[in-house]
Amino acid sequence: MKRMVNLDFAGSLIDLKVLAGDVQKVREAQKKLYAGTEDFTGWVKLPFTYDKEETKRILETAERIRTQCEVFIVIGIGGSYLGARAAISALKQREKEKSGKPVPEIYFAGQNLSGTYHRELLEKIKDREICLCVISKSGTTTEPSIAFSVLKDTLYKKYGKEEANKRIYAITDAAKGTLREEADREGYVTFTVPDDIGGRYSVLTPVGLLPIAVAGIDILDMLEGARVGAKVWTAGPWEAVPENQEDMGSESDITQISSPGLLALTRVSLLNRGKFIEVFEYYEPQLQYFTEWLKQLFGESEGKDGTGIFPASLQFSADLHSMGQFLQEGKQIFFETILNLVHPDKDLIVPDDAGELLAGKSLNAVNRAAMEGVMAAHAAVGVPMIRIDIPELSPYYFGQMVYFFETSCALSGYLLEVNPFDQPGVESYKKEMRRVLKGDNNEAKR
Ligand SMILES: O=P(O)(O)OC[C@H]1O[C@](O)(CO)[C@@H](O)[C@@H]1O
Repeated sequence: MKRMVNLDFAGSLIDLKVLAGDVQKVREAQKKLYAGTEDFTGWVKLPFTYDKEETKRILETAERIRTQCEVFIVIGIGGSYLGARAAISALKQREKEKSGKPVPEIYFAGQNLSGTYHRELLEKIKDREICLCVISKSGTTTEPSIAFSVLKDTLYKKYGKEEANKRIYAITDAAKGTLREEADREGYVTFTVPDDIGGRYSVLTPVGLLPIAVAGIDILDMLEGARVGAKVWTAGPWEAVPENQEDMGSESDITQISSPGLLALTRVSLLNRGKFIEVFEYYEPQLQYFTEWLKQLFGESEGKDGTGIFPASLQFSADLHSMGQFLQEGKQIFFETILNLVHPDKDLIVPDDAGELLAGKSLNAVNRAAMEGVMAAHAAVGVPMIRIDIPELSPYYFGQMVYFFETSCALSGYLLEVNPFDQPGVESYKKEMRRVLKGDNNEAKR
């Protein structure tokens, strides 16, 4: 078996033996999650149960889109955007170089309300062959709805309505919402967001898989990485009672908790010790959007009922030259979760004129020295650190990481006694925005 994404708690300052008293709580959380019967836990079994026919249709559609356009615009926000963006920015270039296949340029829209952003996008794409992929589970979210109407209008003007409709792909609810109604009426090619999977847990459904496949990234390998993760960590595919529930040995035996469960337990105990902020740190810029995805996953899942860990992200070594100061000497209300890519894809040798200390070294070795140096400096002032080793940045490990963090996040939600699958707080700003917009309309009428 290939190596797994691995956790190193050596710098967490939490003695795992001390957590032994909480083993039972994690067991209960695991039991609840792995049963797969709670609302919105469809993603737990997905790596085993996904619809093979639908995946085939995703691959065929992606192939067709690649021949149809030079520019593929993915419209969505939050969970209908970040997973695809994370995978595409981490893997597109690598997979393109491996396969040698041409893939369209991929742009994202509807993830903000900026007139400048969207006007500049229209300018960039105006003379290109375009396809759109609009993704919205509800079909009513303001940001993607506006971007879709703007871009659809561009397509109508460029191709006429009939041809434009053949270039629009929609991923939405099976039955409800205005996007579903429109897609059925206009005959767009559609895929469905499963009912039992919420936005931030939906990367491995058509929501993420179609755009990721268009980018030429191997989605079958991605699903396989998730499947192996699910098998090892949650004892799927649930043919028998998961081993974590039945063969757990002593009730305080910490070694019987899966790695996602251990991470959940460690994070929650850090929170209980006043570490309110988790800083996700990475040394490979390709991981930037993966940490954006993590921020939504943890922020929306845990941040409710007056609790939760505030997720932040920093890119090193760039941010060492700004936020590095705070981490070293600022108020100690945070812990660090380091995403350590063990084997980066490429490297180069530092030329001779870089000076004795650096000349002839591989750049990756210098990057590793930066990580080790930062960890030593932060350990010296008592910052808790958790290191997550990712063997390589491939579709397989991307799938495994997605599954790993989704599982860990759901478990920590249960440990914090919140519902990790809802996000009622997000509605408040929408209500206020509608109120402001109504005021604007009245103003305009006057
Ligand atoms: O897919 P939809 O319905 O457009 O929702 C997009 C995003 O909006 C939210 O509902 C709230 O921001 C997120 O949870 C979700 O990922």
